[in-house]
Amino acid sequence: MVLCALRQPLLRSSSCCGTWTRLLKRQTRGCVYSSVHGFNQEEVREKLQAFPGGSIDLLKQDSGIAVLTLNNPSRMNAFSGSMMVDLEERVSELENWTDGKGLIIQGVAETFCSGSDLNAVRAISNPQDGMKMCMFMQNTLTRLLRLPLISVALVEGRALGGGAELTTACDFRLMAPGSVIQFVHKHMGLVPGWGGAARLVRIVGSQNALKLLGGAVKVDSKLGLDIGLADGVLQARQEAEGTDSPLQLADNWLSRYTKGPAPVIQAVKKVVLSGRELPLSEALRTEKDVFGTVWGGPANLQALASKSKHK
Ligand SMILES: CCC(=O)SCCNC(=O)CCNC(=O)[C@H](O)C(C)(C)COP(=O)(O)OP(=O)(O)OC[C@H]1O[C@@H](n2cnc3c(N)ncnc32)[C@H](O)[C@@H]1OP(=O)(O)O
Repeated sequence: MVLCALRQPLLRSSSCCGTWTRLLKRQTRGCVYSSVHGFNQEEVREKLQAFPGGSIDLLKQDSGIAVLTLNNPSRMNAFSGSMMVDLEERVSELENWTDGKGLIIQGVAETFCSGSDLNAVRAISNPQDGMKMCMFMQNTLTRLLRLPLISVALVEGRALGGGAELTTACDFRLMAPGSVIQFVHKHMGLVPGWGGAARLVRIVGSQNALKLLGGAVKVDSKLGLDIGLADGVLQARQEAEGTDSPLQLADNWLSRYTKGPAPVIQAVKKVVLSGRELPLSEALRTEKDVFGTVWGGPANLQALASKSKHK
């Protein structure tokens, strides 16, 4: 369990901090909602399965970089209910991937994701079911962001609504030429509910987040880079033979951050994650605990023996 690796040291070291310990104990596997909040994961899964279509496919590569693919091309990769359940299952699988270092999330058919499947949304438009779906997706996307893998959303075509929210559950976003990230929620009479607003504020700041949500602004790659929503832009693909596909380009881009042994790369993600999410004193204690997992470890001893110079 990925978060356990982060959480157990936290629980050990924070016994003096009652509130924080209680908060963490309430979380199950890095989830935001549990039975304490009246959330019954199995019941929601069953409801969501009633809206089938598409799939979420996972390929774990020997390089330690996995590729998660949204596959619902006839609906521009919109999230059906069963795809929401699929995503939760794939995240569980990744939480248990000890050799993992990186993750790329992409959509098929040269587009990322057009948000929730509007057919499912219409069927569950009552407030109770909407809340349940919202809690389910918040839990899943929070666990996705908390994976000890360095993750990147490869945005081709459009990332709309929930699709835009999904991009914020990755550490990085790479945009293909002509791609757009758009929080269209306002046009649907909504605000983000999958945690996308909270994460967006942390990525681009509250001023930019307010503009993007309030104006349902179309963020192209230039604007994305300007405001820090995009971390890179892929080159336009030449139709010539031998040109790398967007996925290959994303893999190359990510591999500069995932080069090295899995325990070290996972430790990198954990210290950044704790710095991102925890109050400073807790983040510092977590950093110490994570440091303890690599200090004197095989990679550390090998580096010391090789007298490496960092020129
Ligand atoms: C969490 C809350 C949210 O996610 S709210 C946001 C929900 N998403 C949306 O409102 C997007 C609605 N769709 C669109 O704006 C357009 O379809 C976009 C994505 C711009 C594509 O336009 P265009 O290239 O002209 O293709 P199109 O409209 O013919 O679509 C192709 C087929 O895909 C379908 N599709 C698309 N998006 C969804 C969706 N979210 N849910 C269900 N179906 C979707 C279209 O209906 C269309 O299907 P069909 O070919 O008419 O059978």
